[in-house]
Amino acid sequence: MHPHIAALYNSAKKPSRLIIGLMSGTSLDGLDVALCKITGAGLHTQIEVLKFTTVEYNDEYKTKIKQVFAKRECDLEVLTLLHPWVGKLHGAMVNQCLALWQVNPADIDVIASHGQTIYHCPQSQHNHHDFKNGTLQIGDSDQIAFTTGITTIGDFRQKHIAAGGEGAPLAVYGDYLFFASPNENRILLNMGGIANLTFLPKNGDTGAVFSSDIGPGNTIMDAYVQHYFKGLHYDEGAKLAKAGKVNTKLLTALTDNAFFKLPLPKTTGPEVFNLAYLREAQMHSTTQRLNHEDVLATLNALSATTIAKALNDCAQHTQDCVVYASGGGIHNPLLMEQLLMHSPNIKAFKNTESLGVNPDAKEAVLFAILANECLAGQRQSLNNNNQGILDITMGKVSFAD
Ligand SMILES: Nc1ncnc2c1ncn2[C@@H]1O[C@H](COP(=O)(O)OP(=O)(O)OP(=O)(O)O)[C@@H](O)[C@H]1O
Ligand SMILES: CC(=O)N[C@H]1[C@@H]2OC[C@@H](O2)[C@@H](O)[C@@H]1O[C@H](C)C(=O)O
Repeated sequence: MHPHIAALYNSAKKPSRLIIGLMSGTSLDGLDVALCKITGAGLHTQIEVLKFTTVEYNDEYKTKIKQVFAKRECDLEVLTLLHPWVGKLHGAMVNQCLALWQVNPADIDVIASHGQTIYHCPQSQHNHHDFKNGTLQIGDSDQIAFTTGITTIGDFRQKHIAAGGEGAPLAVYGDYLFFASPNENRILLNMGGIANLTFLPKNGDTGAVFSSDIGPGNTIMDAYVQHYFKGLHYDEGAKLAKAGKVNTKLLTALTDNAFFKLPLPKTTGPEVFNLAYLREAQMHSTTQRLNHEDVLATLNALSATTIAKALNDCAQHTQDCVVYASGGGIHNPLLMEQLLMHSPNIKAFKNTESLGVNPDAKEAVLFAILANECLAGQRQSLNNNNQGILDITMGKVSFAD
């Protein structure tokens, strides 16, 4: 047997594994690195997040990625070069974290790498009738494995695409295995660049579990701030949005988008929710002359009202639904305030900290869970194929040499 296969086999047999989850989201703020001790697998999964940090991206990374990010046309040479470059950088960032945490790389079973989404392209969003769904994450796992010396499992979304899904949201798998409760109806809400949710009924009815993207979380607000306020990455503390007034004409025009009319489950990205979409809505509503603060207040309201609608729709047939939020949006006080105001069907708002997972680490932890399932899972089926929750094992294995 090849020693790498033997090592993987031994990892799979262990009662618990050390897995580093890596997530680089659509916000391009940094690489989330979560060192997790995962015990068991399937519905018996237990997780201890031993260390977590976000290694911030410098301007060079952001500028390089933005050359191709969510762009219908780009320089293929640049894209080809970015794939190994991002992988090597992510590997170096893991090495940096391990050194800082004084953790021996030899003690890590595997790294679980999401990669950097460059383009997301479900059928509902493209006009190529001869193609189905597609999604592209770069940051080659071979580079991460080679740079760190640690076996790396990556490219999780492609199996979902191969099985007929949209490649997202994948959070539902980890949400179900780790956050479902027999005593409480739960909605796991993540507000990153794009917002998504997972509904977990307490009755254990896996057929009722579902997950979907909702629409913009922070992505358009971030794009707007980065474009008009040089040097700023986002509207910290919603200071700018709080100084503005919501413009209802613009809000209505923004809400009048085909994505919001699609039935659940559905997925999207900054390919749709970007400054071009905002400009078009401003043209339709003749609100081109609004000041920046009013635009940001309106974008904030767009995220809050569309997320609240999705939560209310989800909870309307269910008693006592509790929302557990995560992602950078929870740090936006105006978004949270508006969300609460518009969500009458929700019994309580908490964040995933109360379930033992740092809300900023949640997505990185979810990919660690997927890698754990790839290694040691027992094919825990949700039997819910019609909701895009496919019965598959995700992840591709890259060895260190
Ligand atoms: N203090 C704060 N005030 C306002 N907004 C904040 C604050 N902290 C974080 N955010 C928002 O959260 C964003 C980062 O969120 P997060 O890291 O969850 O996104 P992501 O993982 O990249 O996205 P996705 O889940 O869509 O891939 C920031 O770009 C910003 O918009
Ligand atoms: C293609 C892609 O990267 N999608 C992300 C993005 O960020 C949030 C939302 O859009 C979600 O669908 C997904 O990530 C999470 C981790 C998921 O798959 O569940």
